Amino acid sequence: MKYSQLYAPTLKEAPADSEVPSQELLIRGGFIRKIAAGVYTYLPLGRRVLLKIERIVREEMDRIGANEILMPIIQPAELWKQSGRWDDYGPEMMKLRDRHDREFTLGPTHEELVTFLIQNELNSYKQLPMTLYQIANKYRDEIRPRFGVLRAREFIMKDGYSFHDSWESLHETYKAHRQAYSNIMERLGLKYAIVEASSGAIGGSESHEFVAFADTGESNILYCDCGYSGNDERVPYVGEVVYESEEEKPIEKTYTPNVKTVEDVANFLNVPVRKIVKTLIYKGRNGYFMALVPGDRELNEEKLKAFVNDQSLVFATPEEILKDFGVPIGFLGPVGVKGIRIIADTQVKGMKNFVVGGMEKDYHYVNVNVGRDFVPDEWTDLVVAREGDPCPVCSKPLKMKKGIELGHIFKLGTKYSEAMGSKYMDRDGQLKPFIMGCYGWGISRTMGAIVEQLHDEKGIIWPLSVAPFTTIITPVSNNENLMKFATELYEFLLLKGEEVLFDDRNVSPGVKFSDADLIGIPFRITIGKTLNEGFVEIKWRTGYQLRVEADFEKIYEALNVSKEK
Ligand SMILES: O=C(C[C@@H]1CCCCN1)Cn1cnc2cc(Cl)c(F)cc2c1=O
Ligand SMILES: [Mg+2]
Repeated sequence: MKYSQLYAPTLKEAPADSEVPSQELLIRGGFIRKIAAGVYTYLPLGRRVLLKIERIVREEMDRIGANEILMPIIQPAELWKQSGRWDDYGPEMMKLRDRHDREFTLGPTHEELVTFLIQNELNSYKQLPMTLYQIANKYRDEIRPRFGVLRAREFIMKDGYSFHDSWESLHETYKAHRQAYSNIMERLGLKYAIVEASSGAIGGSESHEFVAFADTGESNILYCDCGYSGNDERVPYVGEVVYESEEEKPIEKTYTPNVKTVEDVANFLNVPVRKIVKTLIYKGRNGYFMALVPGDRELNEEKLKAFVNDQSLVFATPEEILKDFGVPIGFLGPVGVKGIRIIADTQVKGMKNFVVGGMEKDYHYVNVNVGRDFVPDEWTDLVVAREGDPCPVCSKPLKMKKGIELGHIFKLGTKYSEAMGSKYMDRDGQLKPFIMGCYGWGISRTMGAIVEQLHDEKGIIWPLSVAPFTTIITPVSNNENLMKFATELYEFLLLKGEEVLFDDRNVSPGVKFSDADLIGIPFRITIGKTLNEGFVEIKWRTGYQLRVEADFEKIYEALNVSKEK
């Protein structure tokens, strides 16, 4: 490709709203352009990178016998009504109507569609196991799309689904995907971890995430030297309940004018933050309920959703709370409250003489004790595990790293095959629902994650496996014999199958060099004044450079020797 024909509008300045390096560099480098919040166009350089990421994923899927199909992004509402998930995701699911006023969704995922698809095609155990996958756009109406392609509303995902007549068969396919996903991470050149994850809304049991480390990642990975690692959405708190020994003091309703946050209350009452038990009100399909956690801990919504088995849970708004409980947020508490389900984090059980909201504006209760002043309906682990908590496996203190979730694989069980009535005939002639697994990989997110891990102050450092071009030829001027040599070298390398970009623009060498560094081409062959002495210079994007005899074969050889590095 000649640079003069390439559509890659590079920018000197980062766009004002870019928050992370990958967003800034992919926009400045002319890889993507935003058309709306969380909605992007991939320009030629971006498209080339995506196609390379997809090719790696396809090769690893083919290796484990997965069949590529292509399903529609638009899905009939009936499928989601049949599985009962039509309203599970609230506004995150983009719904629309066709000209006949029939309801559809822009597919956020395809469990229902694929399970419906196979119900009359896969009908004998002899045809199992079967894995189908696609690489296509998904739509999830994120409340806060951000970080460019890392959290977009329309994004490209590889989503695969497997169908089995036994759990053993599912375990095998699940294991094969774990290996395939590890291969993908290695081939992408990413540092990553495989972590135990929450199955969240998808139901089913076991699930693992493949997380690329990045300080700007939104996933908090808790890990231990013993080898355990988990997404903090899912890591159980296994610490002992600490039973405080102090005597129970008489409860008091204390005037705390306009003192709302945990910190303010702790300061005002001169007690440690941990002593303030937080009361949070959630709204689910079966109405409101209260969740209680110690003041120094964070409530884990994933654990709460799983405990009450309701993925549509939302935090009650201050207006709803004022309307339905007559109390402003910040003064909520469990004492004297009737008719609402109270779920408390297990650690609260050991606390004595703690503080809760007074269920009245400007009041808090102090010296509250479980049993005497209120009794929760249920106890469970409700906190977000954090650094220093005991490892669930060996109890040593956990460490934390941030990361970007690129892959997520699940053992689903029969949730969808039962819901969609998709069955197969087993060897005894019985009709059985398929046992299923599902396997996702964020293709467009991967492009962002690679840049997060591999960039410097000059721009992107693409690994060879996904670089839009592997080599750029940069004549330092349009001087005739430089251009003659450069053009012939370009033709020679093209014939050799190199993915080479020829910077034939009429711009200064400085612009050529900074653009080559910004868009992150791994090798730059500079054709400069050393040509008169019979040399050209090959420069790695990582900084290493080499003078090579101005001989096409020798240059080609030098390029390929360095690819082994
Ligand atoms: O998608 C999965 C599980 C796996 C991930 C890998 C590929 C197959 N699906 C979980 N999930 C996440 N967000 C969603 C958002 C909406 Cl709006 C929805 F309607 C459904 C889902 C939903 O089901
Ligand atoms: Mg996930």
